[in-house]
Amino acid sequence: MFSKELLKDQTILVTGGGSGIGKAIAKACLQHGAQVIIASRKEEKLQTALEELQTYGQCRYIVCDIREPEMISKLATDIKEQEGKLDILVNNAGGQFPSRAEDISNNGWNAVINNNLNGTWLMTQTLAKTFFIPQKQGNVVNIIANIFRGFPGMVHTGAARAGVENMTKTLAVEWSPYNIRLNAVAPGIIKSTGLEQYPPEMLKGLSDNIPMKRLGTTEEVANLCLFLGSPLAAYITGETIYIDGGQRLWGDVFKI
Ligand SMILES: CCC/C=C/C(=O)SCCNC(=O)CCNC(=O)[C@H](O)C(C)(C)COP(=O)([O-])OP(=O)([O-])OC[C@H]1O[C@@H](n2cnc3c(N)ncnc32)[C@H](O)[C@@H]1OP(=O)([O-])[O-]
Ligand SMILES: NC(=O)C1=CN([C@@H]2O[C@H](COP(=O)(O)OP(=O)(O)OC[C@H]3O[C@@H](n4cnc5c(N)ncnc54)[C@H](OP(=O)(O)O)[C@@H]3O)[C@@H](O)[C@H]2O)C=CC1
Repeated sequence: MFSKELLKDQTILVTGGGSGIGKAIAKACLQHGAQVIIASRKEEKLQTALEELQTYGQCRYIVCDIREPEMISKLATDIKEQEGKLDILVNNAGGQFPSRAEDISNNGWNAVINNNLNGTWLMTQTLAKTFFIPQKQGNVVNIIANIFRGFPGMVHTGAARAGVENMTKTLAVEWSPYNIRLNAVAPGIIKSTGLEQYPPEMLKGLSDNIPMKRLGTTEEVANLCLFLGSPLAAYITGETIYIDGGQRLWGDVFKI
């Protein structure tokens, strides 16, 4: 177990913190002494999550679509006025839809690239310029996906997440003089609200194709983010850590 003070006095923004993996990350950060802001598009989802999260510590939400530069700019101003600083950004918001490559429309491709690559970039650049670079201190954790062998069945998200992984490496070098660390977390298949987006037949028997024979939990992903965000990982930057029960190494991800 980590010390309950691991993230004491840290201000943390978790995008997509109103559900699934993001909510588990927010909860873990609160339980380890941080104050947390969650952000996403749907206020109702954020409000419901907040009611649970604020029982663990100081938490609030901001409605923000990570694809909209003006909303991101307002979010940065809001945090500057309310909290006065930001220590850790967890870029968890994202998602996609399953489709064979030949069936993806131009709009469908752009929607997924916008959400996962452009949105993550816009958030990272704006918050680094507002907080991390002037503070000469910052930490970014990017949630991507299992793209180790490409992403058959979801080429759009595979391309977007590979972009985020490469961006993580580049910025880890460019921004190391500002004492900013950036790392990526690549979950395999995690038992989470996100899986509701997929047809049950697609998910059937998935565990059999994972070396550890089970799906991951949102808490397991949250623990990894906690570690990367904390001083325990002070010499780790530009890295991608897979949390997938060995899935990247063996077996089909899912039937396409
Ligand atoms: C199991 C694997 C492991 C991974 C798990 C996870 O990641 S769990 C996390 C899971 N959580 C999430 O994924 C949550 C977040 N995900 C989302 O919000 C959406 O999936 C989004 C990324 C498409 C953004 O949506 P948006 O509001 O910007 O999109 P929009 O509605 O305006 O449509 C734009 C274009 O996309 C097209 N299109 C959309 N859906 C489908 C479909 N099912 N089928 C086909 N096409 C689809 C749509 O047709 C349109 O093109 P058209 O018809 O004009 O040519
Ligand atoms: N579950 C899994 O097996 C895996 C998940 N992942 C990734 O982990 C992350 C979390 O997934 P999970 O918790 O399972 O799924 P969810 O669908 O529950 O989480 C996605 C979150 O992102 C938010 N979001 C989506 N698009 C935007 C946007 N444009 N702007 C702001 N917020 C947005 C959603 O909130 P709102 O609707 O309010 O905007 C939601 O809270 C996602 O990036 C997902 O792709 C990766 C690999 C596997």
